[in-house]
Amino acid sequence: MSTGATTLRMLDRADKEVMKLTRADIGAVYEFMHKFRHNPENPGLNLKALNSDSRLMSARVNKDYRALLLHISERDYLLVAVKHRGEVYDDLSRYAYRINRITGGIEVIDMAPVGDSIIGRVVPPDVEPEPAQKPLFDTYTDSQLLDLGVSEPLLPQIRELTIEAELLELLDRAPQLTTDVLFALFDGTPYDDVLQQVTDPVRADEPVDPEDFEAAVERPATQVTTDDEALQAMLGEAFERWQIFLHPTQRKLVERRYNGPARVGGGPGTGKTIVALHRVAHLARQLPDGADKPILLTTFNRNLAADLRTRLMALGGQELVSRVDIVNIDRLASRVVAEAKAGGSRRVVDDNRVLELWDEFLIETGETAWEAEFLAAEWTQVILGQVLNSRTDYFKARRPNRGRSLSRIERDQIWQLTERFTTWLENRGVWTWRQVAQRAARLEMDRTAQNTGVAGESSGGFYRPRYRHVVVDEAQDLSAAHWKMLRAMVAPGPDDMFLTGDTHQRIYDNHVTLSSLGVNIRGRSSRLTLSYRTTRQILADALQIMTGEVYDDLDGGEEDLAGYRSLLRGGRPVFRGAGTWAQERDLIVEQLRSWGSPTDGSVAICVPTKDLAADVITRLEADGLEVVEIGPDGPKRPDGVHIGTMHRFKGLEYQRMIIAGVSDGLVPRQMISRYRDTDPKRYQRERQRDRSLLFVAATRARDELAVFWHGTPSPFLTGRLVQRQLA
Ligand SMILES: Nc1ncnc2c1ncn2[C@@H]1O[C@H](COP(=O)(O)OP(=O)(O)OP(=O)(O)O)[C@@H](O)[C@H]1O
Repeated sequence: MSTGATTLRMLDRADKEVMKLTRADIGAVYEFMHKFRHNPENPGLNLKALNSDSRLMSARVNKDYRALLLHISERDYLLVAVKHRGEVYDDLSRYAYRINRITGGIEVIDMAPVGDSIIGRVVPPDVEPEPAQKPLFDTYTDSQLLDLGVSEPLLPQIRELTIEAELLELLDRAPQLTTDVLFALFDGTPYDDVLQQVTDPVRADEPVDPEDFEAAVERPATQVTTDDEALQAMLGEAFERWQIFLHPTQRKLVERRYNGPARVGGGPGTGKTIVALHRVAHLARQLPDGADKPILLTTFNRNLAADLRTRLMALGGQELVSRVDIVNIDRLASRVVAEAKAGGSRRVVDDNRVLELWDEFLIETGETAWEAEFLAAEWTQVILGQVLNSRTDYFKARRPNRGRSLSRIERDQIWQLTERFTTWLENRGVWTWRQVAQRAARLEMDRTAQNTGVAGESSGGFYRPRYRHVVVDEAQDLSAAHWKMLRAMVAPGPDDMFLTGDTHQRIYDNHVTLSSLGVNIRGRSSRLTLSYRTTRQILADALQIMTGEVYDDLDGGEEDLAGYRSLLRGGRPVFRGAGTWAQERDLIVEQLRSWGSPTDGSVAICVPTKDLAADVITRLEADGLEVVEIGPDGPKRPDGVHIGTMHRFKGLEYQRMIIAGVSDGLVPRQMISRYRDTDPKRYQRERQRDRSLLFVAATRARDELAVFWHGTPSPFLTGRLVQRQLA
């Protein structure tokens, strides 16, 4: 009997095969892993080398299946595949394993099926050969492909590929980086861009020794699970791949030690939220034992926070969730204010009522020197937006994007008016979310200022920042006040703040420059580019919607979606226009019917306004369909056909989506045209926001997307998309 622990990890590709087995066989794999760890020399396991000079070994799982194992070091093994016993011994040369020279990760390649299914089938012997086609990758040399990280043993097969179908078959079995690289090249991405966007993010941090398997198994590029979690979850059928296997690019970002705030960007569905969740789990693993919650996980709205909680629970169970404070940003701010008893009994009103309130205030007080619209924007964006605390601060404030400049006398007038306005609001027992955020930021900043600089004891007792780590999802939607509050809640230092978000999906009017708010992400900003959600077809059309717009990187620079791609395939999205809104509703019904009118919650309809939603609900209910509205906390029920306005779709995913009412005057909203001449910068911002809303909606669809309009199509639909209906 052996002594000491044996390590048996499972490679991510092995789980794919295991998942295909029957429940009983999965159970046998589970048993096998247990027994093996206990004693690999157990005679029942029949562990033996497949080849005398190879690290590859086989062991018995049950009467039908054999485990293929890579012997890493004396007591360290890697389960790389579970195969039917016939397959394992018939042709030993079919399995190749290598350390990838770029990523440093272990790659195991099952060569034979690649040859069988592609090369063998492409030209069946009794069929006249097709005229020779040009190989897909003949413009690249072997060394160019290897420099991109393509797996060496696959090069001969890659050279034979001439059509997409063959490529797809090959890539189904190929290691991750080979798949990513070849798809990107196949899509026409220039060589240098592939190198930069696909290869560089997964490159090993240190030189790779192609013989050092002990080092290789530890690298993020070797996707493994170290315990029985995966199998246990599979047996319980509660398994989702993201809980266990991250893309090497994702894993690197999760596990890295950052010297200060770090930011992960990337297009929709690239796994930013998944990365944020794993980051929380990674940070939690390093915490000393305790019953407190030293990690804050926050996001913009309530339903997103609820979703984070559910997913974090799935990832690490109660043990993990109990160390994390999961709360949406406005609720966090109101908690701070309530704790300091700084809000009195004021009721919070929605920020979109600000203009209305200014209007009322000006009428009541008879003030006519300034327009309500101008004051509302100045108060929201400059005074609250920059957390200005005094008139002197306001005199000095920069007012980017505000159109006209203001003299000192004018600033003085406006400051006085806003002071009167806030008192007026207070007398009515209300304040806005932005005011709450500003108050909370101020309280937290004061609290920190009072306490820092005093080593150990301070007047209020031993000072500790509220959190040790802050993780923010949907970072693009937070305001300056939110950032100031968060900055004050965690001491500056390694791994203090981790932000994920995509400015292309900014749907609340918050534009910030993080460095000016004390959140310095320079040199610690990365981007994910591979979508796990949407098909290539949907993604290409969604990108058309973004044509011509320029987006920021949260820090004064620009950001684009270069390299954003998907490995998933599906049908082309449908684009159709109707003469009238009534006819467009017929199109919706027709489309639902063509999908078999599923009411299992897999289909959703997205419209620009509440009125349009109400019309569609009436129409569908008249047809006997079960319709479920998406409220501020998400869909009210899981089943039915879901329907909601565009804002409600952030964070959701559907197999099939209809976006209706994408007409001129609705998308973007007609009302913003009044800013076109009076406030062109605001016009630009509002238009960008409406474009982002459409982009967010389009990228919620996993497999199929239909976009409808009546009358003139939205200007965001390019000529190419509108023409599609005629095709
Ligand atoms: N490593 C992974 N393995 C499997 N599935 C993944 C992985 N990463 C992400 N996904 C899946 O991709 C989808 C999108 O992930 P996620 O919500 O994290 O993306 P996101 O970048 O935050 O998207 P958005 O910007 O649209 O909110 C989810 O269904 C998620 O489970």
